[in-house]
Amino acid sequence: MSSLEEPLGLDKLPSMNTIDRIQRVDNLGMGNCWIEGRICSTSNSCNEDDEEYTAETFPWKRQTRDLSQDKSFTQKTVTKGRKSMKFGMTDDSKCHTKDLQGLAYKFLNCIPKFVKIVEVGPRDGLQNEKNIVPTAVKIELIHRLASTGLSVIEVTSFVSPKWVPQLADAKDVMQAVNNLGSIRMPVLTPNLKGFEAAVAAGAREVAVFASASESFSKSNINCSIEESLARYQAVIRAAKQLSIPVRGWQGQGQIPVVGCMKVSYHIKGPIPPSKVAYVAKELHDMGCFEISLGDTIGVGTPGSVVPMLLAVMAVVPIEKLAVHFHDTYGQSLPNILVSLQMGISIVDSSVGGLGGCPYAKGASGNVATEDVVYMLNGIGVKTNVDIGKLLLAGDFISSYLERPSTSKTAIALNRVTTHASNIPS
Ligand SMILES: CC(C)(COP(=O)([O-])OP(=O)([O-])OC[C@H]1O[C@@H](n2cnc3c(N)ncnc32)[C@H](O)[C@@H]1OP(=O)([O-])[O-])[C@@H](O)C(=O)NCCC(=O)NCCSC(=O)C[C@@](C)(O)CC(=O)[O-]
Repeated sequence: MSSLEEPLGLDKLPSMNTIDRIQRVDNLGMGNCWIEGRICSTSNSCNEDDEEYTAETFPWKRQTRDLSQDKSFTQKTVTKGRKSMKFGMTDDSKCHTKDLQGLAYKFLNCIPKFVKIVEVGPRDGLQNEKNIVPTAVKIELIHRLASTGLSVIEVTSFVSPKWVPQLADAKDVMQAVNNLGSIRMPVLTPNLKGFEAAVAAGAREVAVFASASESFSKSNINCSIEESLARYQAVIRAAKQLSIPVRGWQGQGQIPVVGCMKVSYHIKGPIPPSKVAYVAKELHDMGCFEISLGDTIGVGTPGSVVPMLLAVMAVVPIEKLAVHFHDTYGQSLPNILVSLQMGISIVDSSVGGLGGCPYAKGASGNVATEDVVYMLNGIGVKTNVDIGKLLLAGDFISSYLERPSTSKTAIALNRVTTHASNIPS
């Protein structure tokens, strides 16, 4: 990979003793004011005449307080062209190398060394397509995804074809991909009928999906939360008899915390984290080996993810929890990062950012697998996923759908390919 294609990681950061803080004032009327880094001398004091501006940002040090009001703050303004930069430093901030290193590692050290990615594109991604994708294209996509190193791929749903006609070919898809060796391929089964059909088609792992929102449960699976839990008890009992693992889905986990009223009429008011925890615990107690917490319409932010995870982690072991974010407000990556910092090591994502739930108005695509892998590579977390092959799988389905991928990484790297033809194929 060329340097353009590689994520800027921790190892690429300048040494900590070069970090200082600059408060930059944008004179172009944008009203922006933020703290960024620049090179200062290694003697722990900044050379205020040094106008070299590196434009590197250090998010963990970002501040918005008005430093000019701080007595210990000295500042100087430098004018460069049409812009002026105000910069300075506090007496207590003279590049405390150890403190800064400690701070960086405090944020990144708690992140698991390996993250398991659950690819949901062929199921969650394609269930929402307006035009039904041919079975052969789905099968080809699954094969391409399997070649990337992904260890779990959700391949389809055994749901009512009247409800989700896009996945009416579940049996054919399942039968065609049964030979993919050790890759786990869970399929969604909302009831015993779906479970039996999945097993007959060769499924070795199933997933059930409950909601913490009464109204979403009704619109998605036509029953109340309690009725769904009772249904799943039957599915899980049947699965146990056949030694089939069951993954538990919990949709709508964080929706209520922010802005639900404007995005969906069927979600009435906030759902407290305790309700999410209740449903997660029920699924866990029934025997689900993994519980994926889904922000189905993607309105959550780290501010709502943290309390939700804290509530769930109190009742379900953290190693059994996965997170599932949609990117409606561009919050998926920060939500994933904060989840990892809390110890989560399983992340759902969808190639090319495909997806959305047909029964959750306003739900946009999932976080793109390419973007997740790129970020994880950048912070040194292993996934065993080959990003080059992943990009090719994303290109394949985007070309078929005749629309560009929503993955920022795919867009950026495709630009690199177009301009420099240097992505390995
Ligand atoms: C649950 C039901 C079936 C209830 O639907 P219902 O209409 O209440 O059920 P029913 O028992 O009255 O059956 C109605 C008809 O469907 C048939 N049927 C019944 N079950 C099945 C089955 N398993 N497979 C095939 N057919 C089935 C059944 O045989 C009958 O056929 P008919 O007699 O009219 O010809 C329906 O509501 C349904 O299929 N819902 C699926 C909705 C769905 O797939 N939503 C998307 C997945 S959730 C999601 O994407 C969110 C998630 C997980 O990704 C997390 C996140 O994003 O945050």
